[in-house]
Amino acid sequence: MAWQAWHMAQINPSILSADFARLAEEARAVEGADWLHVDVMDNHFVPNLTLGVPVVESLSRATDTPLDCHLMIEDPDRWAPQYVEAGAGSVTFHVEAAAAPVRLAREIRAKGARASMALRPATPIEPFEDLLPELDMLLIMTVEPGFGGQAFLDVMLPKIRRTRELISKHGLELWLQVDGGVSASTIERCAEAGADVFVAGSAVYGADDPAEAVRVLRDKADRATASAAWACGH
Ligand SMILES: O=C(CO)[C@H](O)[C@H](O)COP(=O)(O)O
Repeated sequence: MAWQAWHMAQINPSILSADFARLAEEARAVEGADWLHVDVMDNHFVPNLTLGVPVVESLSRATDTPLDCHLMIEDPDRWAPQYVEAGAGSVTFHVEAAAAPVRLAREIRAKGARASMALRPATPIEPFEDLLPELDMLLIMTVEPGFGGQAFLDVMLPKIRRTRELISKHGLELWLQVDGGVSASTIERCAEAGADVFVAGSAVYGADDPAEAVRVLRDKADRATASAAWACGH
């Protein structure tokens, strides 16, 4: 498990749990986080509606934290490139919604952003093993996408483990992100299973001190990763 030696946990606060009337201020409240996670929902792919390209453009000017845009939308093949142009440093599309995931990942990369693909809880990783080299990150949803504040789905832990094994088997430097119900009481299990990028909405923005919540989560994930590596003898 060589990956564990050179990875440090990344914590990406999700602005879905922030106050949308004060987005710039809320973005700055978590400076020190690795990325700002921006949930784009279209009320079709998921039953909720959030924000779009103009808000991402404004956010990218309002914070130095790079933007990690998670597109929970239909037709990402059409829209994802526009989020790169709007300033996103990483763009995640759902494999269930993409018509041509390889072409789309290549287009995102060619435009200069990290390309990432997301799986809903019921979508297995195995059919997409051959796509992994086309990606910079894979996102495993640990709740049904659409809303913040849901309970973490423990049943996703084996999928996280299997995905980490596939990444190791192919020798890829692919980040493995988890999103949904990630908190101080669940992050260690995710890290032990092999996740290295953690989206946290309510656990960060629901805290009295969001920046401190980021530090606590990162510390817990790093310790869990280190002890999992130790247990494996690496
Ligand atoms: O993608 C999402 C929901 O679809 C959110 O990023 C996620 O739910 C974060 O919220 P919380 O950490 O409160 O679960």
